[in-house]
Amino acid sequence: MAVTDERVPSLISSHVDVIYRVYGAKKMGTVSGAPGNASLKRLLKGRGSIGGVREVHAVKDVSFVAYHGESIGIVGRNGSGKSTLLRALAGLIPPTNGEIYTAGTPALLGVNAVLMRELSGERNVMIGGQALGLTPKQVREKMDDIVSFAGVEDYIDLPMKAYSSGMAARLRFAISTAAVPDILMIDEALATGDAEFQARSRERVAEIREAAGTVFLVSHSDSTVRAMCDRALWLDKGRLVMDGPANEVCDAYQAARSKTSPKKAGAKKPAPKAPATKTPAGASAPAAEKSAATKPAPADKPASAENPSPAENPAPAEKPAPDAGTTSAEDAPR
Ligand SMILES: Nc1ncnc2c1ncn2[C@@H]1O[C@H](COP(=O)(O)OP(=O)(O)OP(=O)(O)O)[C@@H](O)[C@H]1O
Repeated sequence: MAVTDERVPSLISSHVDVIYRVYGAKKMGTVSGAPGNASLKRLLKGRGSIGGVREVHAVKDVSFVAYHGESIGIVGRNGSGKSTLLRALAGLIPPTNGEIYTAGTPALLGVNAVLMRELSGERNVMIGGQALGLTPKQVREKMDDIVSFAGVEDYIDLPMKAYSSGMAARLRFAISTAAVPDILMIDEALATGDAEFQARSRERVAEIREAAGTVFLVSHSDSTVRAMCDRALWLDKGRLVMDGPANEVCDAYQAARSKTSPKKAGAKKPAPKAPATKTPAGASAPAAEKSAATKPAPADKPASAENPSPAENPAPAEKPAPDAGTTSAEDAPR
């Protein structure tokens, strides 16, 4: 088949699974009861383990291709695997199965991103900027922009522990976007900040996209995803159930939510279109596949990028849990 898709892939996720192993997940006895004490004694004597191993299958067989210039929202219920997927895409968690290829360096901006509380805002800008690959000189040149974007001019010499959570979030956003990363990953960070800051954040995200970067945005806010993303991925129990234009995916997700929980979803929309028939998961992969085939993935891992599509590389059957059982993302403990 002729290759017609001229878009350039920036990230390929091919059959990605992430399984967390939680140690000591089995209850070994009560606090005061004999079984618990016996277990602890055995553990001290080096003759026992602290319990079973429970597996949480947080992301299941997720395949898609992202392109330069796209802004992709990731939506789904609590515990559906959004943050885990984002962290895997950012290279912070190795996938248990599958492959992730990126053309560029991802920068993850999360609400939990660590800035050093004891250090001043300025020191954190220096450290964060260099962590993103800027030289100290480049960070110093950008310092004024970063500080004024975050609106923390009066606090920049104070330790970060003196910042409100909103101020810290704004500074984190300003640092993370100062380097105009190839791939920017944002986890809920835009939920903080006032309307004016959110508007500026949107402009900054638009700039990154215009510079042909790719933006991923995990958000519980439907309106944020609709406003900032042209495409969305909907995860449910770790699986990609829909991949398509942001408005369509958000409509289907909201409709599904209002079906299961009308009050929470607060949606007054008509009955949903079935997502699977509308835009099935991985629907973008064939097109992406063509592109990926013509535009080689990063040099270090060329082979597998040739076959990122579920269609050509069917997902392996769900693996049974080897020991204490695999928990799906939905029924896992939070
Ligand atoms: N470090 C971890 N160890 C074990 N299980 C984890 C860990 N982090 C997440 N999980 C589990 O993985 C599943 C997916 O969690 P994740 O945080 O990725 O979902 P999410 O969609 O981002 O949720 P939320 O919307 O509530 O932030 C959940 O069942 C969660 O309990």
